[in-house]
Amino acid sequence: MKKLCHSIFTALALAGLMAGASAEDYKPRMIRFGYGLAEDSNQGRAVKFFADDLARRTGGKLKAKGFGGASLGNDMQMQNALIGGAQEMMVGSTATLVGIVSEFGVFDLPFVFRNEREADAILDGPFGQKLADKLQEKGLVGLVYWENGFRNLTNSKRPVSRMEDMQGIKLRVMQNPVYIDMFKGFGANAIPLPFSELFTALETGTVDGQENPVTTIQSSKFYEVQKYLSMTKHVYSPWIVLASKRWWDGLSNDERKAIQEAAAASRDFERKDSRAASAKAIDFLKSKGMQITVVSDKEIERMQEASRQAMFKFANDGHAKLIKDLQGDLEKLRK
Ligand SMILES: O=C(O)C(=O)C[C@H](O)[C@H](O)CO
Repeated sequence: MKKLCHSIFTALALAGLMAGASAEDYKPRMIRFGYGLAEDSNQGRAVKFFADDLARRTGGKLKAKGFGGASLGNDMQMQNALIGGAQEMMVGSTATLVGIVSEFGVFDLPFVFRNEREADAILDGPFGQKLADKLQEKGLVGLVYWENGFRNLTNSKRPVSRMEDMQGIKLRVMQNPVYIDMFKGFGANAIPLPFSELFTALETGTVDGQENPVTTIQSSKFYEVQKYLSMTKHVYSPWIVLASKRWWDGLSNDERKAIQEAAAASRDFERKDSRAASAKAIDFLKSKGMQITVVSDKEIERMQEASRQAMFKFANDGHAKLIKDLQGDLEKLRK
């Protein structure tokens, strides 16, 4: 008797739960979620986490499918697909958004963030939100920021411990004026290229080097075509999870709420996963034969000095107040 009551009670509870999930206004939807890195990367793992979390929240109604390796196009192509409503979601670099919202270039300025804690506070705070909100009028919805990480320099020519060692190195940079100015300021020959073309460009020698976080150097197998890694940590790079505004405006409030909650959960997962992977990556890259150079604090100071030109240019391009606001928020954090 007791057993029968228990199973009736459980069934009722389950029905209640299902009724709960189905009470919400979720329609069966397929979400194409594009990204540029490999499936086995911090980006790919977080997209899978998001998809599983969203399915759980919506009783399997909202199904997100990850498309990695730039299979839906490079970051800029995917941004345009979202704006046109031909794709629902993506994650990509804020650096490739400067053609749409130039203010995002502030996150590309060198040596701004001292650590991940500062980056999280600024990105998840009013400053990061203010920039994300500017995407709405451009047809994009900025949901959350994930961590790409602190960028370091690799090349196939020589160890780089001083700026002078960059002389004449054909260095691939993102399609972004701050990066072009910064590396020209360091003495390198900066060549902007989409990420999706980078491995081949390194393999064929079209470029000699590139700069990315150690997690990307590992997941994109750059160690197969690059011998030297210099720990410059010259920029903290965020990723941003985006949705198509055209698609977003057609969703119910419940669906938007579920996607925002899954996005927030995926952010926390991604940062934790990314930092764990980053801590292990250097030993992995060493084991793959890469020669690691730790750049001295004195040299980092010289690089900071040399990159002021890029900062001034960005300020003169109408962003002086934006830089001041960011520096103000950082000072508050450092008190
Ligand atoms: O292009 C780079 O170097 C990047 O850091 C870009 C990102 O990783 C990009 O999102 C990959 O598509």
